[in-house]
Amino acid sequence: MSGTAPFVSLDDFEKYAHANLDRNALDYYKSGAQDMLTLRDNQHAFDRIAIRPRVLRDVSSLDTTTSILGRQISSPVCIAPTAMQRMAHPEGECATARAAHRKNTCMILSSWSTTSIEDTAKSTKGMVGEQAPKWLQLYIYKDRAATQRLIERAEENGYSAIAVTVDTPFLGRRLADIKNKFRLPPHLTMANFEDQGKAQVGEAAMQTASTNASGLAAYVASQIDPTLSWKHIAWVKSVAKIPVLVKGILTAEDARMAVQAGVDGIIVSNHGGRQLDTAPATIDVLEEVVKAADGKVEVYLDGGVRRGTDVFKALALGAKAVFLGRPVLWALNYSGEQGVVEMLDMINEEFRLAMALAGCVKVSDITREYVRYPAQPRL
Ligand SMILES: Cc1cc2nc3c(=O)[nH]c(=O)nc-3n(C[C@H](O)[C@H](O)[C@H](O)COP(=O)(O)O)c2cc1C
Ligand SMILES: CCCCC(=O)C(=O)O
Repeated sequence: MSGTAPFVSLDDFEKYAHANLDRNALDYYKSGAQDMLTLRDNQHAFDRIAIRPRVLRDVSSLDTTTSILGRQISSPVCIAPTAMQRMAHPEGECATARAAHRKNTCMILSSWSTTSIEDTAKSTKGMVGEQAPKWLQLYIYKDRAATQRLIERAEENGYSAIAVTVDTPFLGRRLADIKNKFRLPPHLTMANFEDQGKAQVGEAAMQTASTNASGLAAYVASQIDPTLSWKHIAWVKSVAKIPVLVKGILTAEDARMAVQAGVDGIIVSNHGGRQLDTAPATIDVLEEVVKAADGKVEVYLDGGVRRGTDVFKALALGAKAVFLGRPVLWALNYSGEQGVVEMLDMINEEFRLAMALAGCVKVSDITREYVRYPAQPRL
């Protein structure tokens, strides 16, 4: 750690980035939709759950390894897709990918990344050890051929799953981005779409935003297909040779439909509180989704995970793994690849300690009896 006092929690990475990023990027990264109630509740909901520790269990030897979609990873803490990482650090998505590789954990690349699918894949070639799993997050674009091409490019470049984001037929209303008229800085591009020309998808498209919208909201409205429905999931399944997950499920009803649609996994997510404000905190709906999935597919969670005890609680309520969004951006901004490694080390160390103090020596020991969960979740 550099600086005066050492970083002691993920909050310290956030504080660093808050002091260091410019307003356009900081507001985009940190904001939730509207009054940001869901954003806040994602974290607070973890605080309402107590861990029921068991003692006298010989916790001298701990094992945090687990698997997702059959691939072994070193811990159940993975990296969620966040767009435009080069605003946080010049090496952006490449730094994140290398950090994920070093920690042998899964990284999901946003399809709206500032580094292409190919360059992100290349950035971990030649690194020691087996390739850590990379998944591609997919939006379904109006341009179906371009969407299909993204899937093919992911497959050609060794990505092992596609996570289709299903909670964004339109962009949530993020007030600060509207005020700032958010736009991608001119030296960056939406790297997966460069062949389509900047005018359509890059900074120029954002500049055309009306005064009532952030550049991003206008951009999303121009690119994303709002007719999105379950038949599009069937279409993705029909063209993809690798597993397909849905990201953005919050109810038992939709979890059952996802299983019926034949998906390979479900990510319980409210998009980090950035889409529908007053949607429930993800940890509050995890259990109903897990029950509805009925062991047929793996269920993961993102949203508000900031501490090792949060990871423990999500696993106790049935998540196979959790994904971090904003903490990765803060850590990137702090010091690129090394920052992300340090941030992951910190939460993994906290998770190990939570396991030890709760009396669990391996991930599969963490079961429902280890948490006391309040009957009535509230916003
Ligand atoms: C700045 C930012 C950009 C994001 N970009 C994407 C994206 O491109 N695709 C996507 O599916 N989700 C995106 N998300 C949502 C994350 O994948 C994830 O659901 C969320 O950040 C998890 O919450 P957390 O930030 O509290 O960890 C983004 C989130 C943030 C904060
Ligand atoms: C055009 C990027 C949208 C990315 C996104 O998902 C978000 O900002 O939450």
